[in-house]
Amino acid sequence: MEYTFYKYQGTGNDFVMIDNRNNQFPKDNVELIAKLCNRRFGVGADGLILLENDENTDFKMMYFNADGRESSMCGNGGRCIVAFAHFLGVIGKETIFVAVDGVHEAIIENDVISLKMVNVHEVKEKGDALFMNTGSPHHVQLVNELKSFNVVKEGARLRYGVYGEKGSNINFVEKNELGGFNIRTYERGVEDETLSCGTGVTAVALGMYHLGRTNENKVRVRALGGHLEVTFDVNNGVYSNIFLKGEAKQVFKGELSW
Ligand SMILES: N[C@@H](CCC[C@H](N)C(=O)O)C(=O)O
Repeated sequence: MEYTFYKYQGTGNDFVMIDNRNNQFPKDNVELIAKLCNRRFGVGADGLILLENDENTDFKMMYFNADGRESSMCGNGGRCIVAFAHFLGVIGKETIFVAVDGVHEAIIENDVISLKMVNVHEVKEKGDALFMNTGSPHHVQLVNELKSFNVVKEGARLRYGVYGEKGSNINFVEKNELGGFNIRTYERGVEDETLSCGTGVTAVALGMYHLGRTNENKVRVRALGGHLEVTFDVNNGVYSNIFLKGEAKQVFKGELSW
């Protein structure tokens, strides 16, 4: 079978993107999706995203991790699918779409996509770290010398050791010289460090505010793959109007065959 696919990246978090409005893609085939995401035997990506029809919003986003399994929300993938929907002519410069964690709004300005994230009702303190759900589960931990920190080793240890089989994404963070924060993330489902994680960047921005490491409700976060900006309102510990903003780009198009 042949299928046209596109590849998108948002601050280096990369995705195979497929228009599945005809519902032909075999989305239950975990091995196939994992193979497409494999960087040696497939296209290579951190995840695969399907754009599907939805009755109540502009489109539906389905997200699969590189292990081939459907997962929780992907913030960078959400920004990329908005660019893809615009490219396909499904939407104009503004949209409302549905993903696994609910309805999202987004605005496009050239290659920059602002994506509204779900509200965050609770930031839990877990020893010297934080845990919250920004659409996906995130552990946030301040470290020294982030550049040389062993993200894969420590991320895997916490992901399985503290959070069990279901797991969590694990973010390590330090303040940077620009007044923002640097982040490195170990992603569950990829089981490796990725160049950026949008729900992780969101968790770091809210977490640093929660800890009083910033008093601003506009936080710049530098991932290995580029900068993102998070803005939000906060009321009685509940974070709302959370927007994740940054570039999302189509990088190539091809034909899949299997
Ligand atoms: N890269 C993503 C997060 C994708 C989901 C995550 N791997 C999980 O399974 O929780 C992002 O940009 O948010």
